[in-house]
Order: sequence, then C-alpha cells, then structure tokens
Amino acid sequence: MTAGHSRDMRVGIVGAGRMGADHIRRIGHDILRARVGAVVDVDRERAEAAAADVGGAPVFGSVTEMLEAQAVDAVILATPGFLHEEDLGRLLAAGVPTLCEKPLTPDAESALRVVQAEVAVGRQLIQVGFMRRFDTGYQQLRQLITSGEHGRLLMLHHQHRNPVPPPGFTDEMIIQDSVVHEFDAIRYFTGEETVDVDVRMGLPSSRAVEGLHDPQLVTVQTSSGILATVEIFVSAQLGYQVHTQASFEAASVRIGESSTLQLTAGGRAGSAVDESFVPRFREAYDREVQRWVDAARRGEIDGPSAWDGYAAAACCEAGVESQRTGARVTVELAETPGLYT
Ligand SMILES: NC(=O)c1ccc[n+]([C@@H]2O[C@H](COP(=O)([O-])OP(=O)(O)OC[C@H]3O[C@@H](n4cnc5c(N)ncnc54)[C@H](O)[C@@H]3O)[C@@H](O)[C@H]2O)c1
Ligand SMILES: O[C@H]1[C@H](O)[C@@H](O)[C@H](O)[C@@H](O)[C@H]1O
Repeated sequence: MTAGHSRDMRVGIVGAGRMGADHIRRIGHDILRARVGAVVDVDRERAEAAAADVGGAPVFGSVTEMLEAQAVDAVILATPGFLHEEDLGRLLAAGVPTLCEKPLTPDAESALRVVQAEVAVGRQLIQVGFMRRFDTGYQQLRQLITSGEHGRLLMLHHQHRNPVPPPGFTDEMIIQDSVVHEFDAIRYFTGEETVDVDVRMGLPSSRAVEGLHDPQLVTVQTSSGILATVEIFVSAQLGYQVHTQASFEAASVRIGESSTLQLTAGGRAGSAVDESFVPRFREAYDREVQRWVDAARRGEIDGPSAWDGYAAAACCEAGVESQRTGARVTVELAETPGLYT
C-alpha cells in the first residue's frame, strides 16, 4: 500500500461491487496523492470488507451520511447507472468533484437533467468513467485518425464480448451498460456526433440467459458519413474481448487484440484471453483515476465530461428505441451549453 499522507485527497467510493471494489484497491494501493476517505454501500458488510482491504476507512450507508460527516474531498460513484442521477444531484449541490462510472445515467432525459444541474453550479465537477479513452491502443488509433496519415477514416468495426452478463442484465442494458462504451469511443475516435443508430438482433445464442437476445449488431453513422458497427455479445463464454478495426482510404488498423504477449510454441501460436474488463483495461483505469485525482486537486476535470455522458446517453436512447421498433433511429441532441464548449 502507498503510505497515506495527510495532504492526500480523501476519495469516497460509493458502491463497493465489481467496479467499486477495484477502484478502492486502486486508490488504496496504486494512486498517488489520494487515499480512501470513505466507503459507501447499502450492503454494510461488503463496504467493511472492501475498506479493510486498504487498511480501514469510515463506512457509510448513503451519500447523504458521508457528506454530513464531511469525510471526503472527492467521490468515485460506482453504483448501478439507474441510481446515479440522485446521488450526482447531492454531490453537485455539495460541490464535490465526482468520477461517475459509466453510464452517466441510462437515458437522455435524466442525463440532460444532470448536465443542467452542473450548468447551474457553473463549473465542471463531473467526469464520466469512459476509461477506454485512456487506453494506449485507443489513443494511438485516434492519433492516426486525426493525423490523416492513411487518408480519411471510412469505417470502424468494434467487437465487444463479455464471458457472461451480470445477474439481471436486460436487452436495454446491453445498449445502456455495454454499447455505451462504443458510442463514446466513436465520438472520441471521429470527433463527430452520431446521427443515427440501428440495432439488429440475429440468431440468439443458446447460452444467453432467458429473456436476453444476445448477440446484437449495432450500426451507427456519424455526421460526416463514417459508418461504425458494434458486435455486442455479453454471453460469449470465451473470455473478455474488446477489439476495434479501422478502415482508412489507404490502410487498415486493428487495436485491442490482446493485452498479453503473443506466444508461439509447441506448434501453436496465440495469446491469453483476458477474463474480464479488470485486466484488459487495468492500465487505462489507473491512468484515468490518477489524472482525475490530479485534476480534482486543481479544481478541474481531465477526461470525458457530463456532456460526453449525455451525448452517449442520447445514442443509447436511440439504440433502445431501435431494439424495440427494428427501425433506424435518429439521435436528437440538445444544444451544447457554453460550459462544455
Ligand atoms: N468502466 C467499466 O469498465 C465498468 C466496469 C464495470 C462496471 N462499471 C460501472 O460501474 C457501476 C457499478 O457496476 P458494478 O458492476 O460494480 O455493479 P455491482 O452490482 O457489482 O456493484 C454495485 C454496488 O452498489 C451497491 N449499491 C446499490 N445501491 C446503492 C446505494 N443506493 N448506495 C450505495 N451503494 C449502493 C451495491 O450493494 C453493490 O455493492 C455501474 O455504473 C457500471 O456500469 C463500469
Ligand atoms: O459494466 C460493464 C463494463 O462497462 C465493461 O467494460 C463492459 O465490457 C460490460 O459490457 C459492462 O457490462
């Protein structure tokens, strides 16, 4: 564990589940200039176990209790997305810098309310946890796209595979919790807004849990006409894979095939498949959180904003409607407030 310093920023982690527990470990052991100031979870035992992993920290049952105790300087919000809006309202009102795990909220209307609440405060306090923007492969591909070195980018093809979905996962969450990453990535890579979304459901896997139509194919078009596809398959069994292939006028580029070395031995060649998002994006999470901590200490953010969270939520809303109607759905965006331009 890194030695805590009294001047370290006290970070409250809200939600000590899959993602929250990983952030608690990260803040407790790997991140400089920050320490775990509090752990909040409705499941007290889970919160206490996670706090004990980093040498102990005050535990609370709600954001309100944590704020009343003045226990933290900043917060990582890692509860399920449908719970984010209310706690973000409390954190904005208290002026607390917050790294909000994706999605900002599941739908465009609630995401816009969060944006409006932040605009009313008058400064950017919310960063959204689109950690892929901190992945080296993502950054290299974006750089290639903006340099124009291989001509214009024409198409992007994404594959997003999880071994199994978390309990209670629904068709809507396939879009709002999983494809939301690609909706943000497409904006990040192209610097353009998405104009429409089309979701098609083909042959479902017999391994998908009942009620889930898995896999699905999402196609989007950006404002200049770039087409992007996403194969989303959350019951893929084979491990965790997030790949992108980019087609340029004079080149094709692939990123994310593996986070491990390529081994050739005994007549076989290949690499290990990551078991989850934790090893696949470990470095990206570390960079994201370190940069967020350093920015929060300066009173700034250093990554995707609440507006980026809203823009992705607007794509999700179109995606969910396309799932329901089978039609290609136009993405409607509000006017960008001055705070984000
Ligand atoms: N960036 C990524 O790659 C990534 C990966 C996984 C999850 N996430 C995001 O992180 C968030 C959490 O997802 P998860 O998979 O860790 O979920 P999870 O269900 O494993 O954990 C959620 C935790 O929140 C707690 N909780 C529920 N209601 C609460 C409340 N009102 N106040 C305090 N605690 C409460 C639960 O008891 C649980 O411990 C989601 O927004 C999810 O989309 C992001
Ligand atoms: O919440 C998780 C997380 O965001 C992962 O990065 C993504 O691959 C999963 O599909 C999603 O369920």
